Amino acid sequence: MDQGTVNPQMKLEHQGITGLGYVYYNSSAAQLHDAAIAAGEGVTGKGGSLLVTTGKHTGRSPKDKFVVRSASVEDTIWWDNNAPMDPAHFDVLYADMVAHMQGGTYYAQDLFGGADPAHRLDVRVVTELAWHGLFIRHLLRRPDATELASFTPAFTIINCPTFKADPVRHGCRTDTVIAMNFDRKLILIGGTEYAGENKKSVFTLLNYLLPEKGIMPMHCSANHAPGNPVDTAVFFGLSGTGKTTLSADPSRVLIGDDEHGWSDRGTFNFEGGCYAKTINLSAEAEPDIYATCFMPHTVIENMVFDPETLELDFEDDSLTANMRCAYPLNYIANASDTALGGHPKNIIMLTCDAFGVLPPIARLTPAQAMYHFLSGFTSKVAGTERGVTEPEPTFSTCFGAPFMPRRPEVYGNLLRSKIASHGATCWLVNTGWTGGAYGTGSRMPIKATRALLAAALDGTLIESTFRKDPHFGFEVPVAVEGLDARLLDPRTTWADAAAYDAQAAKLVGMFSDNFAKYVPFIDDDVKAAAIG
Ligand SMILES: Nc1ncnc2c1ncn2[C@@H]1O[C@H](COP(=O)(O)OP(=O)(O)OP(=O)(O)O)[C@@H](O)[C@H]1O
Ligand SMILES: O=C([O-])CC(=O)C(=O)O
Ligand SMILES: [Mn+2]
Repeated sequence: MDQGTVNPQMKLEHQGITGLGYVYYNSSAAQLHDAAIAAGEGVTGKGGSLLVTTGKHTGRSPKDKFVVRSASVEDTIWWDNNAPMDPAHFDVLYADMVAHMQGGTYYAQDLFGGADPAHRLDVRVVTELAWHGLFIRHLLRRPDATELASFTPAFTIINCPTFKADPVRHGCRTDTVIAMNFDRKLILIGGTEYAGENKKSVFTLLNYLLPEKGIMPMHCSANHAPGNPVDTAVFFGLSGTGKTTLSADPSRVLIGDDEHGWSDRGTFNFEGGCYAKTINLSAEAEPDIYATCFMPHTVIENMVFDPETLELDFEDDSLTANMRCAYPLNYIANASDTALGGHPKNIIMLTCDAFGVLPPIARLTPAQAMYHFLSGFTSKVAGTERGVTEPEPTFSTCFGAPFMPRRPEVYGNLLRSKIASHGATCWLVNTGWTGGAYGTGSRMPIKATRALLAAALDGTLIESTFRKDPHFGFEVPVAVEGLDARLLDPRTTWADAAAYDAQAAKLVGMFSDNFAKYVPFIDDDVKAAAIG
C-alpha cells in the first residue's frame, strides 16, 4: 500500500506530530478495508462489507466531551451545556497522546465538512484504526487529487482508542475523552472505538463556526423533489426519530441523512455519506438502506452475524440496540450528486413519542416551530427489563444539545429569521407510538408516516381541513386520502380515552417544565405558543 497523495508541505511532521511509525495518507476505501482486515480489526462480510465491533462503547460519550476554555471562546461557548477543560490540561493530554502514538501506524484522511465549496471546512482525521479511516472517508466529503495536493487542514482530529485519558493529569472525567480546542484547531479523541464520535466532532465544529457566517447548522436530514431542488424538505430530529429512514425516499432525491447547513444559497449537506441504524431493518420497509449492508466497504458496526455463513442478524441487539451501517451517499440510488438543495419549502420536526400522545402530523406556525425547536422533544422506550414500561422523555434543545457549542437562542434566532425570509411551512411528525403508550400500543407504521409526508410535501395536505389540538394548540389534519382517519386523532386509537387525556396532560406538563428555562430569552409570540 503506497503512502498516498498528500500536500507535501502538510504532512503530520509539519504540524509538529513526529515520531509516528508510518502514516498512510488518503488511502482509498479498498486500501483501508484491506488494512483493517490485515490488522485484525474486522471481517469481510457478504457483498464485501466490513464487519466490526467497538467493545465497551457502542454509542457516543457526551459526558466525556470537553471544550478548552480560553479567552477567545469564553463569551461564545454555552458553558452550561459544554464541559470546560483548562488549556494546560489539554496541552498535557496532547503531549501524552502523541507520546502514546510513537512508532505506531496511522491513517490520515483529508476531507471536507460541507458540500458547498464556499462554506466547507478542511479537516484532517488521523486514526489509529484503519476502519475509522474508512468510516470517516465514507461519511465526509472526498476531495479530488488536485484538491488533495494543496490541502491544508483548518482543523485536525486525532482519534486514538488505545490511549486512555487520566482524569487527574488531563482534567477529564474518565479514561474516555473528546477534547475540542478552538485555539489550537485540534480535537483529540481517546478511549472509545465508537465511530460516531468522528462525525459528530466535525458537526460540533461546524455548529460553532457557521453561525458567525449567518449559516444555520442543523441536525437534520434533507431531500428534494426529483429534478427540482427548489422543492427541498429538511427533517429535524433527535437520534432514532427517523431522519435517515424517512429521507431515503424512492420518490425524492436524497441530499443527506444527518447534518446540513442553511445559507443564503440554500441547503448543503455537511457530509458525503450516511450512518443508518440497522436494528430490525427490513428489506420491505427500507429497501435502499437494507441493500447498502451488502455493498463493498460498507462499515457494519456492532451487528451480530453467523461466523460461518456471515449472515447478519438484524434482530439481535445483544451487542447494542444502536447497531449501524455507514456508507457513501451514492450507495442510495436516488442520492444527489452535489448534496446541495434549495431553501427548505417544508421543515419537518420529527419526534418519537413513546407516550402515544402526539398526532402523527401537525402543522406548526413559525412561533410553534420555534417552540418545538427549542424544546427538542423525543422519548426513549424504557429499558428492556421486564415490567418497566414507562417511556423516558428527552428534551434536547435544537434537536441536538450535545453538538451545540453556542447558546440555543443563537440557533433559534437564525432558524426563525430564515423561516421568515423564505416562508417555509413547518410540521411536527410523530414516528412514535399509536394506540397507546409503549407497552400497550405499537410504533407508527413507516408506510403511514411516509403517506403523511408525501401529502405534506406535494402540497395537498396544507389544503385539507384541520382541527386545533386541545392539548398542544397546533393544527391537525382531519383526513388524509388512503389513511385510516382514526390514526390522525390518537385519542381515538386508545382503548381508554380518559387514559389518553391523563397521559396527554402529563406530557403537556413535561413540555412546560422543560420550557421554563427558555422563557426569559424568547419573543412574545413564542411565549404565546408555549404549551401548558
Ligand atoms: N414510522 C416510522 N418512521 C421512521 N422510522 C421508523 C418508524 N417506525 C419505525 N422506525 C424505525 O426507527 C428508526 C429510525 O432511525 P433513523 O436511523 O432514521 O434515526 P435518525 O433520526 O437518523 O437517528 P440518528 O441521528 O441517530 O442517526 C429506524 O430503525 C426505523 O426502522
Ligand atoms: O452521532 C451518532 O452517534 C449517531 C447520530 O447520528 C446521533 O446520535 O444523532
Ligand atoms: Mn441518522
